[in-house]
Formats: sequence, C-alpha cells, structure tokens
Amino acid sequence: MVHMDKGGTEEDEALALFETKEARFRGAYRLFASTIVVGICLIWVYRLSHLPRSAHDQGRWAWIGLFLADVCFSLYWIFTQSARCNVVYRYPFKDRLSHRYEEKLPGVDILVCTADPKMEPPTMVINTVLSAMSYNYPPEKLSVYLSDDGGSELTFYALLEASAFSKHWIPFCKKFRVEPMSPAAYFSKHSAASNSQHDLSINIGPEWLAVKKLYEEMKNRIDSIVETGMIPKKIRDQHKGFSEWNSNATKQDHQSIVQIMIDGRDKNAVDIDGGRLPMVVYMAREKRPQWPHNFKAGALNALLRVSAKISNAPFILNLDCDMYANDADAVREALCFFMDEGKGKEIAFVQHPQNYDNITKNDIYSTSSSVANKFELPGIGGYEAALYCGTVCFHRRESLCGKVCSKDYRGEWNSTEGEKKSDKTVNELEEASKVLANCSHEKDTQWGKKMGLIYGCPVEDIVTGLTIQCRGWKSLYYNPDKKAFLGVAPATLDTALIQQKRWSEGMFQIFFSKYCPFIYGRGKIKLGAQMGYCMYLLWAPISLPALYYVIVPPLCLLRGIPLFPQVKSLWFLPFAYVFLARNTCSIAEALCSGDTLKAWWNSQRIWVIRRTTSYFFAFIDTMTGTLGLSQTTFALTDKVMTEDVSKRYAQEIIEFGSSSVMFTVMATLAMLNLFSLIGCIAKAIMDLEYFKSLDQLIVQIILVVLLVMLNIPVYQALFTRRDKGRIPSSVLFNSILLASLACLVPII
Ligand SMILES: O=c1ccn([C@@H]2O[C@H](COP(=O)(O)OP(=O)(O)O[C@H]3O[C@H](CO)[C@@H](O)[C@H](O)[C@H]3O)[C@@H](O)[C@H]2O)c(=O)[nH]1
Ligand SMILES: [Mn+2]
Repeated sequence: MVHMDKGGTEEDEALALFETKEARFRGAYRLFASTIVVGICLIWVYRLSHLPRSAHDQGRWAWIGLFLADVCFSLYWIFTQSARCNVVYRYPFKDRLSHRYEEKLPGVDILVCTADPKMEPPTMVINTVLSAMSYNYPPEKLSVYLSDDGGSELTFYALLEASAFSKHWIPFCKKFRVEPMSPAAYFSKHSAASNSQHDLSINIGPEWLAVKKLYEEMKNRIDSIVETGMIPKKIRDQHKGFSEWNSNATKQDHQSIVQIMIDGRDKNAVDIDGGRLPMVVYMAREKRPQWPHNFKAGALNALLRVSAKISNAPFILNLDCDMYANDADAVREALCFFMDEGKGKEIAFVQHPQNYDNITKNDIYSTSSSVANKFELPGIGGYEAALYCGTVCFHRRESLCGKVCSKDYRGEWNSTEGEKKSDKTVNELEEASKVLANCSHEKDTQWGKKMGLIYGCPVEDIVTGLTIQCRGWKSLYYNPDKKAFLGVAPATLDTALIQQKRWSEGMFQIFFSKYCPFIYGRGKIKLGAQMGYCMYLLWAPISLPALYYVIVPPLCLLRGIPLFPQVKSLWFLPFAYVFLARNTCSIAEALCSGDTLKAWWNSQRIWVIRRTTSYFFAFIDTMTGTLGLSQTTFALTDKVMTEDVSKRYAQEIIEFGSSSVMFTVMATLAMLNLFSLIGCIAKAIMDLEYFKSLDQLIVQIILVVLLVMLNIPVYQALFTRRDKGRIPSSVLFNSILLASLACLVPII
C-alpha cells in the first residue's frame, strides 16, 4: 500500500489524502453468513416443532428456555454480522499531506488523563507525556496537557522532571528516529544487552548511553520521592507550582490548579539543540465533595476549556495516561483524514485501536481484542460511525464541543476564532484557566449534556461518540499495521473482570437510556451502525442465555433429559453445521488477527467467564440502577502489579487470588459442569436405562465436556495450585455447596 508521488504537481492536488478499501472476500463472507442464517432458522423450526407437548413432560420448561436462549443468541449474532459484512480499511497518505500542507499544519492539543498516583504511577504518566511531546510534528504547534484527577503534587513533580528531561529526550528522538517515544518502553525494548549486532537501526553510542542514564536518574528520583510521599523542601522551592498544595488539600477537596510547565510560545524555551519545545500544561480541576465530578468525562471537559484558553488547537488527541505513542508520524496520518479536501470536513473523529504492550503470547485474559480491532470495529467504521473508545482518538475540537455538522461547514482549521494568545503572560493564562476548571463553571451550561463529553455514564466515550454522529458528523476507524499507541492491559483476572463489568454496565445503560441507538440514532446513522453499536451495548443481557447454557443442559444431562436431537436424526445437521461453521470462522478470524490457536482457546474460556460473571453482574446492577437503587461509579483500572503477580502473568498462569463474588459464581459453574460429567459417567456405568438413553444426550455430553475442558485452569486453581494466585479455599467450599444444591433443583 505504498504510494509514491513526486508531489507538487497539479495532479497531486487532485489526489485524496486517504483511501478506503473494502476487506477482501466480503462477498464470500456474506454468502457464508447466509448459510448460517439458514442453519439458525432450521434450529428454530426444530425447537418449535419438537417442543415437549404435554405439560407433564419432564423438561418442557427447560426446552422452552433453551429455545429462548437460542433466539437471543441468534438475534445477537445477526447484530454482529452488520459490522462483519461491511469491513473496510483506511489508508492515509502522509507524504501528500506534507507536500501540500507542511507550512500550514494546524495546531494539535494532546490531552492526557490520570487519576491516581498509586494505581497510575507518575513515571508511567510522564512516559506517556514525553512520548506525546516527541511526535514528528512542528513543536510550536503541539501542546500537551495533563489532567490530574488525583490532584497529586507527586504527579506534578514528575511532570516538572519530565519537562526538564524533554530537552534531552525530544532532540534525541528526532535525531535517531526513536520509537516508541516513551523512554521507559524504548529503553526496555532496546536494552544494551538485548541489542544484538544485527540491529543496525539503533546506534548505541555515547549519546544513547547518556540519555539512558539521564532517564534512569530521573526515574529513580521520582520513584523514591513517590515512595516517601513527600516533596522535599529543596524541590518545593524550585517551582512556584508547589505552593498550590496547601496542607489541607486532598484528592477530593482542593481548588483548581493550572501550571504552564513549558511555555511553547516562548522562543527561548528550547531543547539542548536549540529546537523549539511543545507547550506543556498541568491541570488539576477543582474538586469539592458536594460537587459531582463526573470522573473522566468531567476531567476532559475541564481540559477542553483550559486548552481552548491556552492553545485552542483545532484538533485534539485524547490519551489515557498509560497509552504511549509508538509511531512518530501518527499525528500526521490522522490529519490526512481531517484535512482531505473531499471528505475531511465532515469527519469528527478518528479512532485508533487500543493496543497493549504487556500482552503475553497466548493472551490469557483475552484483553488484546484483536478480532474486534481487525473486524468488528472497522466494520462499524465502514458505516462511517466508528465508536469513540475514550483514548487513542483524534478529534476535531468543534465537533467535540457540540457543533452541528451543517452543509455549509467549511472545516477551516486555521480559523482566527478565539483570542490571540500570545499577548498574555503565563500568569494571566494560568489565572484565566483556573476559573474554567472550577466546579461551578459548568453550572447552567450545556457541558456534559450537549457539549464535550456526556455525563452520567461509565462509558462516557461510547455515548459521546454517538451524540457526535447524531449531530451529522462522521467518524472513522483507523488500524494501521504499525501500532500507533500502546498501553497497559489488565494483568489479573479480577481487574479484567471489573473493567469488563464497568464497560458492559455502562453500555447497557446507554441501551436503556434516551441514547438507545435504534431510537436516538434513527435516520441519523445507518441501520448497520445502529446494530453495530448494539453488538456492544447488549453485552450485559447476553449473559442470561449464556448462563442458561452453562446451567440447564448439564443439569438435564444428570437427569437424562434430552434437549438436542439425536446424532442420527437429520435435525442434528443444522446444529452441527452452525456450531462448526461458527467456530471455524471464529478460529479463522483469530488467526487472521494475529492470535495463536491457544489464544483463541483462551478467548473462549474468557468468553464464558465474562458472560457468566461481569456481564451478569452488570445486568443486575443496571436493572437495580434503573430503579434508582444504585449509583454509577468508575472503578479505575489498576496498572501496577507486584513482582509475584507479574511473574505468574509472564508464565501465563491465571491470577485469581481473591474471593470475590464473581469468582464464586465462576467456580460454582465450573463445579456444576464437573459434577454433571462425573454423574453422567457414573450413571452410565451403573444404570442400564440411562446408558441406553445416552445417544439422545450426545450433544449435551459434548457441551459439558467442552465446558469442563475450558474450565481446567479453574479446577487447577481450586484444587492443585499452591501459589498466592490460586482460588481461596473458602470459594472452593462455597462453590461445592452451591453446585451440589443446584444439582438437587428439580427440572420442569
Ligand atoms: O475519575 C477519573 C477516572 C478515570 N480517569 C482516567 O480515565 C482513564 C481511563 O481509566 P482506566 O481506569 O484506565 O479505565 P479503562 O477501563 O482502561 O478505560 C477504558 O474505558 C473507559 C470507559 O469506561 C474509557 O474512558 C477509557 O478511555 C478506556 O481506555 C485513565 O487515564 C484515568 O486516569 C480520570 O481522569 N478521572
Ligand atoms: Mn486503561
């Protein structure tokens, strides 16, 4: 996909800045999907026509339930097809952008969020900031803002250190084309020891070693101060910013703090080679216990206003504090979409996939979402309604701030709107910005409703993206081969499940709110996109049929009640076809997305665990929440691991280690299936009648065997593991008790 053009000619002017290509084999895929539809219809026919007639027949209700579960799965599957049948890939041409616009490149504001110095260590945060400062982009047009919801002077101190270190790091990055541009990631990837002679791209010389040393010294200083939790007086006196923290400031209760760490307008603010530096700003918005702070959405909205005051760039990149930049040209590539003369002006945002640098080979928690990144999200993007995922997303400021996309919108990016910033001093700018970050500032305004990020939902990103699209804007999904950003994926099952719970709960709330895509989006986004949204919004309720499938067929197997056709019956064929076709396709998708076969298998296990725990609890919480019983919160994802945990993570051993309710449910279901299988074998040996009926139970046996195989790591964690990551024995007792009780429940 490399396109060379010699540039500057008239011909060049006519060339688009990006190109869209349909995925290969789209036609074949649609045909294949329609054969599955036929199979599904036949399954429905079978379920309806073979319904146990008399109310006295054992298993009549179990059968009806299974039919309903099948209906739910089928409808859900159809939603997932809307995206899969419409996959497109985008290709920007950054060389054309440079030819045409190098001198006129627009400003870009990079907004980074952090919320807690313990769960999000300051060194991690500043690595993200440093990577964002080091883009291959004119520094005078780049501004990096850090929003600190932790309101922590430790994070502030780290940013101060980073500002000084950037004077070495940025020229180093540019000179040696360093990537990833996060020093921590770069030096761990290219440690002097691992850098073999063959790797000529990196030139380990005195300069390299000197920068590495500077980085390590800085890191040590920050880490040791963070450990003590106190800023020494000597350092306090070095910067006026520290005076903002008075003795009674806490995370939940403090005034607004805005500090311009590097004034990018200042021609004297230069790196060691004399190159200009980007603007760097620290912000901790005001927090007061009596004001709801609306979590990340509130932080971003405050940052939107503050950045408008200080640099007001027309384009914005939004990053979580763990998502560092991996591709120095990513800003230029994203601008190709916005600045394309033909289609660019309608584009509100360009979403990148969330990739992680800590995924193990076989991705035990299935956090890489590679199939979603390769097929689902580009498919919804094919309807020009890509989902906004909260991070690694480029926005047009106007569309994010509530503007409606109208026909006569010209999409000018060098507009002179807003004030001239250069005549204000740093102090004046800081004071003016603080007011914008005050709690009361949003009172009686459209912020959180029609402007900025929408409030009241744990997945503020998805709902915000939807409202932008419903104002007439388009959005694209761009998944380049070279990953543009890398972050930290949850590395324990607990964190992974809590994160999934927040997502599924937030998304289900959207489905139930006035923002339901089928209603809110009607006539505004394509039907395919509405269905695409629902593929995610309906995660929580899909837990119900999943739970049904892991509970009822095994119980019926114990009792010898058949729920599926016999293998020799013709009705067996649609079941077998749908099962095999779906799984073959899912394996093929996984392999195409770069997963290993084992990663696919792991993803099936996580599929079951998520649906029966996270999604189920999210379902319950949403239901009680809609009745006004519970309050929405945002459980921050922990990004640090103890050494013990990270060792097991590297060995791909699942980390349970706590006795949460989710684990009890998971263990109970695993035990239930184990009991069912053991019971089935025992009965087959002892009971001739039961043995004879086995051929009617084959499908259920296969199902239970598969579930037991998927659960092997759970049994190991319950019975044989001795490390700290095993499942605590209290969970073992409870699960045995609950599973035994379940076996006694009569089947009707
Ligand atoms: O009160 C808060 C809570 C969170 N954050 C920041 O929000 C980001 C995301 O939080 P994290 O705990 O890492 O959540 P994830 O589950 O990884 O977040 C995903 O899901 C969120 C929606 O649930 C999106 O906002 C995120 O962009 C997306 O990465 C982090 O940078 C936090 O510092 C705040 O600034 N203030
Ligand atoms: Mn995160």
